[in-house]
Formats: sequence, C-alpha cells, structure tokens
Amino acid sequence: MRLHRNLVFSVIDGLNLIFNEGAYADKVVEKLLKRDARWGSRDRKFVAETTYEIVRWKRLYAEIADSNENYSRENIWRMFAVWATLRGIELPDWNQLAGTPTRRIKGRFDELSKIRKIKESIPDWLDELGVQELGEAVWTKEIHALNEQADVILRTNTLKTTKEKLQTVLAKFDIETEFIEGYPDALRLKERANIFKNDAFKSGLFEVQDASSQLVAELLDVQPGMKVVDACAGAGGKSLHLAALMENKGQLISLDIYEGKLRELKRRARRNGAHNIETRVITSTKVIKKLYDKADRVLIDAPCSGLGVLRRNPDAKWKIQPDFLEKIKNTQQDILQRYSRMVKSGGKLVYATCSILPSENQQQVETFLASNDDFTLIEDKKVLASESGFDGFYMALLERK
Ligand SMILES: C[S@@+](CC[C@H](N)C(=O)[O-])C[C@H]1O[C@@H](n2cnc3c(N)ncnc32)[C@H](O)[C@@H]1O
Repeated sequence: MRLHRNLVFSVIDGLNLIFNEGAYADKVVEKLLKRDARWGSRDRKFVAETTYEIVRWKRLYAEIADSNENYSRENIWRMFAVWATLRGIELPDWNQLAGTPTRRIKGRFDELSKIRKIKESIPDWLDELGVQELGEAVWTKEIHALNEQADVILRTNTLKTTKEKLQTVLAKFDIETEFIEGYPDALRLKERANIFKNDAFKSGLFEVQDASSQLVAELLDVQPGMKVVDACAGAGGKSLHLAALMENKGQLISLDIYEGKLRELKRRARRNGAHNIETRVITSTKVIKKLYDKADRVLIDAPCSGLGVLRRNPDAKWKIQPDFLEKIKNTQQDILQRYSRMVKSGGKLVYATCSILPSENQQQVETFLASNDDFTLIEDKKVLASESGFDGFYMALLERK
C-alpha cells in the first residue's frame, strides 16, 4: 500500500478533532469523507478505516509511541507511524515520519501486548470493572471481540420486500450478501460497501441494523392490531422493526425525551412505508401516565453505557466515565419502574440494553422484579460479542399478571 499525503493529512486532522476536541468519531469521519469529491471508494475506505483503527487502538499506539496521553499533532503523527509500521506499510520520506523507530515499535508491541488493558486499549477503570462484572476469562474474550471490526448487517424491511428479493436486488448493484441462520430478516454484506447511496436503501427496502439488535423487537412478540409503546425510541431502529412485525396494523407509539431523534424517526418511517407509528416527546411525566395500563406491549430499549457496541463506536471507551455509568444505572431503574406501568394486565414488556454489564442488565431486572410482584420474567438473552459474533446486547421479556 502506498500512502497518499492528502488522505493521511485528513486522517491526522480527524484524529486531532476526536482526541482533543471531544468530537464523535462517526461525525468526524462523515465530514472527512465530504472533503474531496475526487476521492474514489478506496480513498474513502482508507480515511474511514484508518481513523477508526487508530481510535480503537489509541492507548496501545500512544504507549508504543511514548506519547504519554498528550495528543499533540506531533504525537498523533507518531501514532500514525505506529499504525503503518505494524501493518508493514512502507513509510514515505515525509518530514512528519522522519526517524520512525521501526524495530523499536515492533518490540514495544510484543512487550505491551502482554498487558490486557494496553493490548485492548481501554482505560484502567474499565478493565477492572469488566473483570469485576464478568470474571477474568469472559472479560478477556469479550473485550477482544469488541475490538474487532463489525460486519455490516442489514434488516430487510418486510413491509416492502422479502429477504430473498432484496438479496437479488442488491446483487444487481454488485453487493453480495448472505443469510444468517437464526436471524430471519438479516443479510450480511460479504464485503463492506457504502450502501446508503444505493437506490434500494433510498426506497426503504432495508435498514442497517446489527443482528443482535434485530432480536429485540422479535422478542416482544407483537401481533398486527396491537397497541405497542416503544418508550425509548430514539431515531427508531427498533420502532421500524416493530412496525414491520405489526404489518402496519395497530398502533405503535414511539416516545423519547429528544424531539430531534423522533423527527429523524419520522423521516425513516416515511422511507420505510411504516404508517402506524405516532411519535410523542416526553415533555413531562403526564405523557407516560396517560398510557398507564393501556399497552399490549412495551419496549424499553434503555439508555446505557453502550459497551456492547464498542466495535461500532470505539471512541466510547474513552468517552464513558465511571460517574456516567452510575447515573445511567439509576435512570435505567427509574425508567423500568415508571414505564412498566404502561403495560396492561396480561401484556408484555421487553427491557433491553446494548451493554454487556450484568449491573445494567439482569441485575436491573432482578431489582425491578423484587418490588413489582405483578410482573414475572419469561426469558432473557445475554448476547456476548465473543459468542455471537455480533454486538453485545441484553434483553428480558416480562409479563404483567
Ligand atoms: C439505546 S437508545 C434507543 C435506540 C433506539 N431504540 C433504536 O433502536 O434506534 C436509548 C434512547 O433513550 C432515550 N432516553 C434517555 N432517557 C430517556 C427517558 N427518561 N425516557 C425516554 N427515553 C429516554 C435516549 O434519547 C435514546 O434515544
């Protein structure tokens, strides 16, 4: 591989924003990709993947480069040099890369790879927490899996097409996909591609949604004609799936505290041809109380640490702080206690997170059940990335007597 100056400079600029300005990696990459209309798909892939890789391996590369948690431009260049050296890429004779100690980099890599928190590039506190919550053996495997690059998974929009037809349509655009056993609407891209530009996407034939996430709406066991509440709907990944499972029949009320996210949900619903979704912003407790004892099904896709989706958001490793985790756990319990009242007698509730920590998952459900004897646990799924090959997730199905 030959390194191109303008592409590498873009990566360095992007990393500077992420490491020093608190910018989100996905937003930065999105912006970088608009920089030069002449870039072809290989150039864009280089910029996106290199930026993500260096974010993912930030601590390891910084330690190898002796940059001491100082992310000056000069040190970001040194981290880039580590990335390139470890990939066996020949370094060009640019000033910024002069004097790169290639042999030392390889030696340091071997030495530092023996220490899990450095090898997996995570803060000390997170490594300690992982061991405490999951045990040494499971955590070691899990954090390793969460550092792998995620496959691109699509969810067929069954309101408009079938998985088989979608596969044929995509093949016409040279996008090869495969079915995934156990995930009825999922297609896996055999090779990464920018599918958002594709006409099949623009006409709502599919959404990009990880396979684990696709299990959540399915677990809720919705039927056409039901009254369903998606209580933490965000931009609607799961609402869209629920609408499809309800075959557009019945009522789906999508709630969130952020109006902007619900606006995006509506836009996506139009593209998907999902007509039974009504959005409501939670501006006060009244919005929830009005729905007490009314819903056949309630989904609580709770705000969480997001530790199960680190493959997709590697910068979250550095953005999450221990005090945030404590706060979010309180919010989860509060939401579960209050929003569960929307379920009517005989109705069902799913509590889900994209976290792998028992304290955000089964322990929250246990605490809830201890003070709500009108609910029983039917089943729960603890999805680990190391076992499933997909995002880490938790989902529990409860029933109200
Ligand atoms: C895990 S995300 C939801 C993702 C979404 N369900 C999807 O599938 O795309 C959690 C959502 O909870 C929302 N949220 C946070 N606090 C909330 C609260 N007190 N009540 C309702 N929603 C809340 C956040 O704005 C966020 O959109």
